[in-house]
Amino acid sequence: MKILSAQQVREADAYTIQHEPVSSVLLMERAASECAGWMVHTFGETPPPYYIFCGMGNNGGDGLVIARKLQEQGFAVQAWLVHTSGNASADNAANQPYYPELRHIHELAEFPEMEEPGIIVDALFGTGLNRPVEGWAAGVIHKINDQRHKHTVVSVDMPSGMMADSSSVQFPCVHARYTLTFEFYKLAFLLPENGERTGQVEVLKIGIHPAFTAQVQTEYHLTDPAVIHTIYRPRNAFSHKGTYGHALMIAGSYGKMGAALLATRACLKAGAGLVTAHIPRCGYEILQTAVPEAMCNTEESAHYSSHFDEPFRLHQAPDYAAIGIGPGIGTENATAKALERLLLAYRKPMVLDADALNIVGKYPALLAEIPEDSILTPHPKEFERLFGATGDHFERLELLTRKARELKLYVLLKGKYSAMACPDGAVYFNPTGNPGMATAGAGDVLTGILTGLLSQGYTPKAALLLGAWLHGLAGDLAADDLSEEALTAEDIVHYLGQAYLRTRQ
Ligand SMILES: NC(=O)C1=CN([C@@H]2O[C@H](COP(=O)(O)OP(=O)(O)OC[C@H]3O[C@@H](n4cnc5c(N)ncnc54)[C@H](O)[C@@H]3O)[C@@H](O)[C@H]2O)[C@@H](O)CC1
Ligand SMILES: [K+]
Repeated sequence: MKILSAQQVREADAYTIQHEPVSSVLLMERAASECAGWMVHTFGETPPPYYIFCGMGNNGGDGLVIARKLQEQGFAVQAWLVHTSGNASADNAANQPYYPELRHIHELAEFPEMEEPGIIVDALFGTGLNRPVEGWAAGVIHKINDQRHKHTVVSVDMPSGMMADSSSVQFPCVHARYTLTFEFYKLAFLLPENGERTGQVEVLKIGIHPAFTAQVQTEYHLTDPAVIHTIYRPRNAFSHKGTYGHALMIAGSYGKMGAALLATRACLKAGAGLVTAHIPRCGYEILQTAVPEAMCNTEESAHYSSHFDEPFRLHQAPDYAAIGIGPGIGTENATAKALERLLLAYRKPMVLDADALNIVGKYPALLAEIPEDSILTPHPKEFERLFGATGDHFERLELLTRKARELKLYVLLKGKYSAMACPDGAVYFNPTGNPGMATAGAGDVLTGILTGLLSQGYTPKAALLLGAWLHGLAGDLAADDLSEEALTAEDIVHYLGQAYLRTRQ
């Protein structure tokens, strides 16, 4: 799914109005009908009262139509026009006469008491907001927020006060329980700084012209089943284990062998034909016992350090279809040197995570040595160590996009919607996953999955998008059965099979 800017959303509306054709007031009617329908479906036939706050623009116009639609169906509705600016937009003004009970708020003192717990519909500002809300209009937002534990707050299109394409984390903004947005996600909804403000986001279709959606160019995308379907490749009936590559997983150190187990298991479960785990000698029995399907390379040191010292092994490096490195390897100097030797020896895309990234953060010159099209999977702290701190999450996204482009790497920044920046400047957000996955080892599992997919011949971009999707989906399926709290990284590996079955459907 494409993610459009506020300007592109306006163009989408205008294109639909011109080419369907449909009047703008009718498009508003459609948008508001979808909202009212969603509310009736969600809150039922005997809901508490609706308290609807309308601004002066078209977002307020949506609110007016929602009020009329709900009242026509016999629900208890009170609606207010909040006079934050002089003139109402044309479609807002056109709808006012059709809701005669409309009340008016000209100053904060007129904000109503709402005794009975109900549903607050926030239709103050949408995509037309072009500066922070100030003065008494900001007071209205604060009043709504003060009451959000008593009432259910539903924002229309956007939580009022939020900017669609830039940071508004410092600005007054409605904290919604639900946000009913039209046709496309807004970029702002996908960044953690707004997570508390949007609540659950529902995308309602309002009939934007498909020709516009097909041709509009955007750098931001949300991965969805349709995208994943084009990536996933069923296995060939005549294949053998050599078809799916030999993956090398460099992971673990004394006290951190669990990371090696998780990554190696996930790599196998993701479908690699053969997997060799490269681990310190102290983990040999553990790994061979816990993951009998994997082969084992060991070295005497308690950390990864000597692997490519011997010319024989150095020559072997390019034979691996994919290499994943990082989980639990530590950041010893010897390990950093070994990583450097690996980067010089192996010139195909690989997966770097965890301590491999921390080492690169410590020795930034290594960044230039990472093979083109490799995949880096930092969590926010690792990202900061690699590329520096930023003021807000929009700046961080901009930095992520720039670095992926400059370094010709794929960079997955972990989070609720992990952001995956590609060397061509595109950014994909992954929607699967849940807070239960914020647990030790979940990242090691992702490294294993990505390496396993690369090993099978998926392109780095395909491996990244499909890997993030499967990882999150496996976590979701596990949480459905086990709860988010009890979810552990091993469960994610365990549910990978179910995630594949869902993806294949
Ligand atoms: N035909 C269309 O274009 C459609 C628009 N729709 C709705 O229209 C919304 C966009 O409407 P508008 O472009 O009229 O804008 P909004 O309704 O988002 O509000 C902007 C209004 O507030 C003013 N304003 C902006 N920043 C302000 C601030 N900080 N303090 C006080 N006033 C401020 C603007 O001058 C404008 O009058 C969408 O979010 C959506 O809800 C939907 O009805 C779908 C169809
Ligand atoms: K709103």
